[in-house]
Amino acid sequence: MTELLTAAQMRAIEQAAIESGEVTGLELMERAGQGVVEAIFEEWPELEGGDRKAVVLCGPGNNGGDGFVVARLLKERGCEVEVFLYGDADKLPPNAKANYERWSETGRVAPLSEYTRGEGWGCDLLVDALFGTGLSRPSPDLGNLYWNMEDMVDGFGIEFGHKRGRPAIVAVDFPSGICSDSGKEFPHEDAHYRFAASAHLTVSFHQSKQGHFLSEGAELCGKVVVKDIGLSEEKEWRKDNWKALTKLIGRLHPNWFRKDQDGHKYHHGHALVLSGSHGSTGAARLAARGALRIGAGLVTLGSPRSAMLENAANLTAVMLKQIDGALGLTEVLEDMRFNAICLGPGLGIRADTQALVLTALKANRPTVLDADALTRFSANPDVLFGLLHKDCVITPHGGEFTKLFPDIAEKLAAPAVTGPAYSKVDATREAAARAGCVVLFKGPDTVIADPDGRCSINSAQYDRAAPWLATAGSGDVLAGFISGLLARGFSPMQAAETGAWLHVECARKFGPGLIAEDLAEQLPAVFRDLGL
Ligand SMILES: NC(=O)C1=CN([C@@H]2O[C@H](COP(=O)(O)OP(=O)(O)OC[C@H]3O[C@@H](n4cnc5c(N)ncnc54)[C@H](OP(=O)(O)O)[C@@H]3O)[C@@H](O)[C@H]2O)[C@@H](O)CC1
Ligand SMILES: [K+]
Repeated sequence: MTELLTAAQMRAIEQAAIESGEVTGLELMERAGQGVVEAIFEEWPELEGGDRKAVVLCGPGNNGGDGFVVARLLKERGCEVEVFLYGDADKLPPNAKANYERWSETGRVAPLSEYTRGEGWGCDLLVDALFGTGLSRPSPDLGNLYWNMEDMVDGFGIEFGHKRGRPAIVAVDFPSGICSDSGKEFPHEDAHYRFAASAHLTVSFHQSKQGHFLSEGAELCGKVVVKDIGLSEEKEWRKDNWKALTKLIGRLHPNWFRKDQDGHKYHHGHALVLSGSHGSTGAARLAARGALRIGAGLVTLGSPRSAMLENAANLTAVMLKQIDGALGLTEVLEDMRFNAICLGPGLGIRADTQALVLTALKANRPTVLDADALTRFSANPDVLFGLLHKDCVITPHGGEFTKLFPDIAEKLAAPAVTGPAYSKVDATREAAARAGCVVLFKGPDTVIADPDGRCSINSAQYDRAAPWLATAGSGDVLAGFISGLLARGFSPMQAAETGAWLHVECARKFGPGLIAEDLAEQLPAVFRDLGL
């Protein structure tokens, strides 16, 4: 797993390195500029040599400072470079000013308005060094420029060339206009124009930032490349701050997923999934099959009497047990071998759903609550929060989240006015603290948090994009995956992170045309790829 930083964390790491005497701010800026130029030629080798033209747009802070370094280095590599500044050169911070002066020895710096007033793009490469992690408010003056950039990225692809008027666009650290902590744009009144820039390639430094993976961030960055600028690992700083760091969930290590060679089926747990009544049983079966495929030793579907025949006709390896209402569930849970419970998929929002959920929670077993088990508590979420415990995982999508945590959802949906804006990471952490359990807040940027503040993002974006995952029943399979992992003894946070990661891998393995039934069936191939 890698860590995703906030702007304040990045500044703290940078500050610690400068104070320790290991590096100067000017050296970091030089390395940042070098990293951008390296990334440009790695991405587009054809831009080197020949009569290539680059335009570098520099802003009033250190992001602009990186831009002046990029301009100088591009010129050294043979590009014809024009530089435009947004803001007042006299007010640039010291390192940016030093690089402005260095560039000015060889080239001109014109006001940005001169560029935006001109016709066409006039370059093969456009470098956006207007704002990076320091942006903290809307930038309405630039809306028209942003709008044109979006058009360039969306409408024309990267078949660039100044003779055709189509530049490749590279963003330094962030496409300008994005809040680096939340990935949100800062809206302004002129809604006709865009609020943030777009890029084909975004080059960031040291580690990715949260905003590259949240909200509009992932949509606007194009592709993110992270360049090392020689900052050390900062072990001490990390030790003090690990809980506040957000992780990006990465490839699983097969060792902690492997089953014991000599394990009995009960060693791998017994998951109980509750089914809805007749006519709405498919969702629970999807969850149950997911739990079994992911490695629970046994999975039992608990079905009300009315749906026994329907379920029996559709189950083989998953076992079936009649469970009628809360009383029936209490009796079944006397068997302590049921070590994980899954409620919600297709459960219905009838009167007894609430009683079933409360009974399951009182049994104090690892429990996943999804779908109807959550929406049933829309009118009285505090009743649910009162009983959720540390071995629970709740898996709301946006609508379910809003019903359970309306005030948090409102803050998250509010337009960003000042930075750092309230992010999906903030919202999920706050929800987990309130619920007292792990919250998995779904989306292409799924955020998972526990009540202690640990937090991670499972990104189905960039090269892990899996748009086919937005299909009926896919959430039910995820609930099943997590339940199966809980049955196998994974901690709630580990189960949620692992289940979410595998869920996306399964979707990517199958590809377009995916329906929910296909997801769990990809697990064997995904496991093989992992070397299991
Ligand atoms: N940290 C590190 O380790 C390293 C950082 N590096 C680089 O520094 C970047 C961060 O630099 P930064 O902090 O100077 O902020 P930046 O993004 O340039 O913007 C701030 C400026 O914009 C201004 N401003 C803000 N909003 C505005 C608006 N709407 N409209 C107009 N103006 C607005 C704001 O003005 P103020 O709010 O102060 O009035 C201030 O002048 C980072 O992204 C990376 O590229 C690298 O060199 C490597 C090491
Ligand atoms: K930028």
